[in-house]
Amino acid sequence: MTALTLADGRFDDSGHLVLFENISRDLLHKGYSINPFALPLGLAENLLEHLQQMPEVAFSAAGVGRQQDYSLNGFVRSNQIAWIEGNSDAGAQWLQWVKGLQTYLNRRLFLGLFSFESHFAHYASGDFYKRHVDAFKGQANRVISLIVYLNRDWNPADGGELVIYQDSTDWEGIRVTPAFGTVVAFISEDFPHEVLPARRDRYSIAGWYRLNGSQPDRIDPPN
Ligand SMILES: O=C(O)CCC(=O)C(=O)O
Ligand SMILES: [Fe+2]
Repeated sequence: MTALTLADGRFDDSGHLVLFENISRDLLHKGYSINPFALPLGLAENLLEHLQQMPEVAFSAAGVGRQQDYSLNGFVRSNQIAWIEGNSDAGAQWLQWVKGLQTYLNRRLFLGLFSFESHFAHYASGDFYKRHVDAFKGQANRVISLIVYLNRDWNPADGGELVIYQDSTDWEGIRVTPAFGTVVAFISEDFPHEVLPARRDRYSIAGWYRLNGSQPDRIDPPN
């Protein structure tokens, strides 16, 4: 068998996906994982092609907060999103890949990840998402955040970096270029992060693995 490179996402000699193992190990040791050019190329290309064909009306202004306190707050974030339901070929292929990673993380890290939700995101020039956390301690059923980028030829001058902060006292952070095929994962409640203003159209998918938060009187996730 030929050895796997991170870029093409095939199996290595031990039968494990190197990327999935890399993400697992990083999550375990650091809590976050940054993998340039790591998304299988065919998948990344299909997602970008699909995105380019989506009509503008498929996107709506992104909200902030959960359920009751959901609000449209242009001061915190200004991008547009479209939830991925898996009814397109590219969307279905994405959800299948995501499921593979979910299974791997559950086996390797005993995380008990139960479901996944994700959306395409479009940041037009000038759009941003200020420093935030994706889940709040205690009430967190978003466990792992997963982001992939679909921007070819991204230049430093294009801005739009993701900045991941180690904790609430870190104001320096680690900058991630939103370049085509880069895969980022982090523990949702542990890492404040932000998207710096983009200076050209910036496309990504943001998603979250969740625990099963269902109770007898409340099915989770809510629709
Ligand atoms: O697109 C990114 O780099 C991050 C997006 C994000 O933080 C979010 O959607 O919660
Ligand atoms: Fe976020």
